[in-house]
Amino acid sequence: MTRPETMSQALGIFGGSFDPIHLGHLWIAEAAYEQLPIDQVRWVPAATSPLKPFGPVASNSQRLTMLRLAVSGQSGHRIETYELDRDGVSYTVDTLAYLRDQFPDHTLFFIIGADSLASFAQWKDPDRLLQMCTLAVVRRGGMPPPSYDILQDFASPEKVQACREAEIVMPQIEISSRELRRRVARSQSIRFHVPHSVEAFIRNENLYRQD
Ligand SMILES: Nc1ncnc2c1ncn2[C@@H]1O[C@H](COP(=O)(O)OP(=O)(O)OP(=O)(O)O)[C@@H](O)[C@H]1O
Ligand SMILES: O=C(O)c1ccc[n+]([C@@H]2O[C@H](COP(=O)([O-])O)[C@@H](O)[C@H]2O)c1
Repeated sequence: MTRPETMSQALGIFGGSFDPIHLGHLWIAEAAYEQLPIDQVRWVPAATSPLKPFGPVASNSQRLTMLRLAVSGQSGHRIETYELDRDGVSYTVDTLAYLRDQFPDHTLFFIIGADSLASFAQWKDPDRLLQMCTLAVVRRGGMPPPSYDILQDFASPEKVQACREAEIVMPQIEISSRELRRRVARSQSIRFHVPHSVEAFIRNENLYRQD
């Protein structure tokens, strides 16, 4: 689909560990692309997510390769390596400041699952973060519906309302990277949970196995 030239300029930013990328992530990004007034989804793999201090299992380069296998060449989707290039702990507020400088005329939406929203009070500089973006939240299987009240301490009622209105609606997909890593470790199949190319990469690299 060609998007109208007159559409306001806006970016969807989808951060995550992607250890590995799975079909839940892909559904979320595509639903965001369809439902938000954005011209692109920027996938931002984290080096180390702040609330996952032990870091990812797969290396930066392996997670980037899996992302590329899954989304490279797909219209409307781009991978942003800013956090991997900086390495260390990836704070979203820093990434948003960088992207705001790169795209000063764009509105920024930061895409997260309901579990990430539930931890939002522990994020770095939540008030500054909400000055730079609107959160677009997606419900997560096994989690209660998103509770936006958590944002009230950090943003105006108008911004909280904008986040509510940006909620991404899609069927709940109960897949998590953690469960996929467990399945691989137990030699169970993940073939319908990730794209074939990603499944093959995990197998060839011996990723997530315990032996
Ligand atoms: N199945 C899903 N439904 C809704 N949101 C999801 C789903 N999977 C991931 N997300 C959201 O996508 C973002 C990136 O997720 P991440 O890469 O950490 O994957 P994950 O499956 O949550 O990983 P892990 O199981 O290792 O914690 C987070 O905001 C997370 O809440
Ligand atoms: O900036 C923070 O303090 C912060 C705290 C927790 C998570 N995040 C970001 O939220 C995204 C999803 O995180 P995760 O842990 O589910 O991979 C990812 O981009 C993280 O960098 C960011």
